[in-house]
Amino acid sequence: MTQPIDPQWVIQAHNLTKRFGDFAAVERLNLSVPKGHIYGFLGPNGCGKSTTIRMLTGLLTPSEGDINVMGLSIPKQAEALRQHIGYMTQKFSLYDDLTVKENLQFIGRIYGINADQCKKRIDQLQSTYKLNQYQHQLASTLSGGQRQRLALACACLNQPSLLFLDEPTSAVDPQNRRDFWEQLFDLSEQGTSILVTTHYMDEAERCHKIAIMEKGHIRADDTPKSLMDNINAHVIEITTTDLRQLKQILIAIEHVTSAAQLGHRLRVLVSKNISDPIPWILHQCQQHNRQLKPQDIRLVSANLEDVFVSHTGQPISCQPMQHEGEHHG
Ligand SMILES: Nc1ncnc2c1ncn2[C@@H]1O[C@H](COP(=O)(O)OP(=O)(O)OP(=O)(O)O)[C@@H](O)[C@H]1O
Repeated sequence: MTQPIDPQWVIQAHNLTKRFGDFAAVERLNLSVPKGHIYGFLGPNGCGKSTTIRMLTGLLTPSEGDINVMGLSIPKQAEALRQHIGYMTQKFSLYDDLTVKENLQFIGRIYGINADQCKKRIDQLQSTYKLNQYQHQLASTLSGGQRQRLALACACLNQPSLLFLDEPTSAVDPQNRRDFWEQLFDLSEQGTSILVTTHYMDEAERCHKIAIMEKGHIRADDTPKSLMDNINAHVIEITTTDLRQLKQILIAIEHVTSAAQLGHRLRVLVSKNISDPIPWILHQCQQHNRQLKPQDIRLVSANLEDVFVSHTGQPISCQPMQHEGEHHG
C-alpha cells in the first residue's frame, strides 16, 4: 500500500534514528528531498551519512522514525522501492571476476529485465559511460575512473527515478570527477532525483540543495547560496608573517571558531556575537603582544567550506585520499 506523499518531495524522513547498542549513529533526523533535485549530503567521517542512506534505501531498519520514499513506506515496502531506485555504494560493489558487460547483464537479471530490452539498455549504457572498449575486460582490471563509470551504469540500469550515490567520486581524479558531475546533470535533466554524499566542497556547491550532518544530526539544510549568505560567523582573512604563531593565538580566543592557514593567508571565523570583528581582532592581538596592521586584515564573503566548518567545528581534513585515476576512457 502506498502512502500519500506531497508530490514535491521524493524523500521524506521524520525523526529517523539508528542506534547500534548505546550509540546513536543517526538521531531524530528530519529530511525532505525535493523531486528532481541533486541533493548533497555533507559531514565529517562517521557522522551518519551512509547509515542514513542505508535506512532510506530499506537496507537497514531504523530504530525509530518514519521514511517515505516515492510514496512507499520504508522499510516495509523496500522490495517495491528497489525497482525504482539505483544505489551506488562507496566501494562501487562490482563483481571483480565478471567483465564489464557481465556485471551489467547480472544486474539486468536481478531486475528481471527481458533479454532483448536488457541488451539494448546495456549497449546504451556502455556508450553513455564510455565503456564500449572495456566491455570484455574484468572489472578487477579497470582503473578507478572506469570502475566509477561502470558502477554508475549498473546503478542506472533499471532507469531509476531516484539515485543514491555514496561518495561516488572519492577514488577518482579531478577530470573524472568533472565528467561524472556532467553525467549527473544529464540524469537530473532527464528527471532523475539524486541524493549524493561528498566530502568535496566544489561538488557540494553544484548541488541544488545540501544538508550538513554532524554526529547523527542535520545541522543545516538549504541551497549552497543561502547557506553561504546566512553563515553564522564573520569570515576574515589575515595576510601577514608568522601565521603559525598567530593561528595559535587566535584559536585560543573565545568567539574565534576556526583559524585555518591557506598559503600566505589565515582564514578566521569569528562568532556573530562580535559586532565589529576587525577592530576586535586587532585588539585581541594587541592583548597578546602581537601587532597586526589594519591593512593586513579584511572581511571576506563566506564559501561553502566556511559554512561546513561553522556547523561541524571541523576542517575538511576528512576529505578522502585522492587516488590516481585515468582521464578519459
Ligand atoms: N553496523 C554497525 N555497527 C556498529 N556501528 C556502526 C555500524 N554501522 C555504522 N556504525 C557507526 O555509525 C557511525 C556512522 O557511520 P556512517 O558509515 O554512517 O558514517 P559516514 O558519515 O557515512 O562516514 P564516512 O564519511 O566515513 O563514510 C560510525 O561511528 C560507525 O562506526
